[in-house]
Amino acid sequence: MLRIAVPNKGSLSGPAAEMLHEAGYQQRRESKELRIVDPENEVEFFYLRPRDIAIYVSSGRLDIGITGRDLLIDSGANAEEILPLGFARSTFRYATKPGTANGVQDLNGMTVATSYEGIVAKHLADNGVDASVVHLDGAVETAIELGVAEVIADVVETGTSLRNAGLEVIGEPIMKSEAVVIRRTGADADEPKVQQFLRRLQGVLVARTYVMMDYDCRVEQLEKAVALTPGLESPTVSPLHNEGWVAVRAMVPAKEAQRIMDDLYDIGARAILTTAIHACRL
Ligand SMILES: Nc1ncnc2c1ncn2[C@@H]1O[C@H](COP(=O)(O)OP(=O)(O)OP(=O)(O)O)[C@@H](O)[C@H]1O
Ligand SMILES: O=P(O)(O)OC[C@H]1O[C@H](OP(=O)(O)OP(=O)(O)O)[C@H](O)[C@@H]1O
Ligand SMILES: [Mg+2]
Repeated sequence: MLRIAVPNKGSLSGPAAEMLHEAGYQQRRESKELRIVDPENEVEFFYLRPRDIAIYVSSGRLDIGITGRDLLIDSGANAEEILPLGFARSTFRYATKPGTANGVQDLNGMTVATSYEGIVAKHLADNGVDASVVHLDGAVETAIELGVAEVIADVVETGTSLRNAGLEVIGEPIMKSEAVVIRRTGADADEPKVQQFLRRLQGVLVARTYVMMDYDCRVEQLEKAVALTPGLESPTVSPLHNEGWVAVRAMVPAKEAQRIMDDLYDIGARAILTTAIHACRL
């Protein structure tokens, strides 16, 4: 049975459960459940604090985990990212009251408050900056107002939390993060159950980002049309009953579907349809 760690709280937990559900796995019904078995898929899910997941996976007791890239790196655990999942996207940045500093090079002698001590200590050291780091569990934005630190380093998504606290980001982002699937560093990459799990999640990612496009076009326009809809491997082209016409079918990125439909129409394609993809295996 494959043993998988799933975030039990916070920004990662809802979207992770949703993605697993879309991939056909049973998920817990109550937010207090700490583990469930999905016998049909031969998987056991453990609902753990996102921060702890890399540690469990690195111990080898759990095969796979879903966590944030920032949490993985901050933990220093012996685990590696094997599939980015595209949700819980954020940046990790320094912020201060305006006028305090312009970048990491100005932080010598200052105190930085953060929940991500591992990332911050390494970043300061890599930049040759001698600053103190104070660990706080959350709501780090308030630390400056209350005099605990001159600088914070925290997750920034929309920037609303910083603005509300009267802070502004300084310097370049320390890192970019999103939810990722992790496993113990060097674990067997070809394990069939792990591969099947990854294929299912990849199927969800593709179904979320692509649509299927069908249209008819004249044979003379086929090369131009196919250049607009190259598909993932190559589009399917079938003859139509009316001579001189073909039907084309290809996957296209959902975000570009409307523009592609306009371009196809302009070159004479007709009966252009898009349909959602519910699941797929590439
Ligand atoms: N506002 C946000 N937008 C996008 N991702 C976020 C946001 N806040 C946190 N994250 C991401 O979620 C993960 C943090 O997990 P954590 O459980 O601490 O989330 P949280 O939402 O801060 O929960 P908690 O309220 O329990 O602190 C990190 O990978 C982080 O980058
Ligand atoms: O840029 P924004 O869109 O405002 O998002 C970033 C905020 O979201 C998270 O906070 P969370 O609500 O998880 O509280 P926490 O600080 O207690 O973890 C993060 O720690 C930032 O404070
Ligand atoms: Mg948080």
